Amino acid sequence: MDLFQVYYKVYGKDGGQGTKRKASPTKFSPKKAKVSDDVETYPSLPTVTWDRLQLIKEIGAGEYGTTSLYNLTLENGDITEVAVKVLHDDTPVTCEARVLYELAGAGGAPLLYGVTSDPPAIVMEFIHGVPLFAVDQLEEAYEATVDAVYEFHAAGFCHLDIHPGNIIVDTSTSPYTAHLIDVGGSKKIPADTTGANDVKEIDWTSVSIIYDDFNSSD
Ligand SMILES: Nc1ncnc2c1ncn2[C@@H]1O[C@H](COP(=O)(O)OP(=O)(O)OP(=O)(O)O)[C@@H](O)[C@H]1O
Repeated sequence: MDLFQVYYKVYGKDGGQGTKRKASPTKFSPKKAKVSDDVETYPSLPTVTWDRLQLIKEIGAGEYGTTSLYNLTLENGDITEVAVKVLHDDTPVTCEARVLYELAGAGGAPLLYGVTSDPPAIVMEFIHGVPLFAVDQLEEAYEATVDAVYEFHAAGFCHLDIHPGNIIVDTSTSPYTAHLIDVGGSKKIPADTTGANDVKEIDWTSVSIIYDDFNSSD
């Protein structure tokens, strides 16, 4: 029995209750980071203005957007590192931002500080760690990933784009902590049991493929 099957057996197909883990230790809650409310553009989402953001460096560009490391000046004058994702082609940032807002750190997802306008971008917690494929202790990283997926589901969302590049592992904690990032394709889990199981199954299939890939590359 491999690790994935062990978790499947222990927690069951529908997932355990999944205790919501605290997101990365940070003294700033998203509420505290709120800078202003632009209720017309982004109802109920916190907003951040560009004058409070200072570019440090670009981190990487993906299919849907470019993510960079910035310093964000908070209302109290403190400065914190954030990841800022500008989506390509004027894709609205509100869907991904809303998922982050509702997850509130579940599954290790980055906390949302807010959204900007002109240009629109998502300002979120910068996750310190390494991509899953760069971790030494793979078994421990898998366990952390499985825990993160259970938490994500318990918060009412399925990720739907789980692959090694979307899992950042914080190896400074014991055991490791996995963070699921890139929630642009995530969806709310349907209320009916069959629909819920179907979408969760998509995530678990991705997790098992990752597990098999790494085992076969040994
Ligand atoms: N909150 C974050 N904290 C730290 N690094 C992040 C964060 N969000 C994204 N990154 C990193 O930024 C880089 C780009 O990520 P991004 O999500 O923009 O695109 P991608 O995952 O490469 O591709 P795609 O958007 O096509 O799925 C990746 O290396 C990713 O690990």
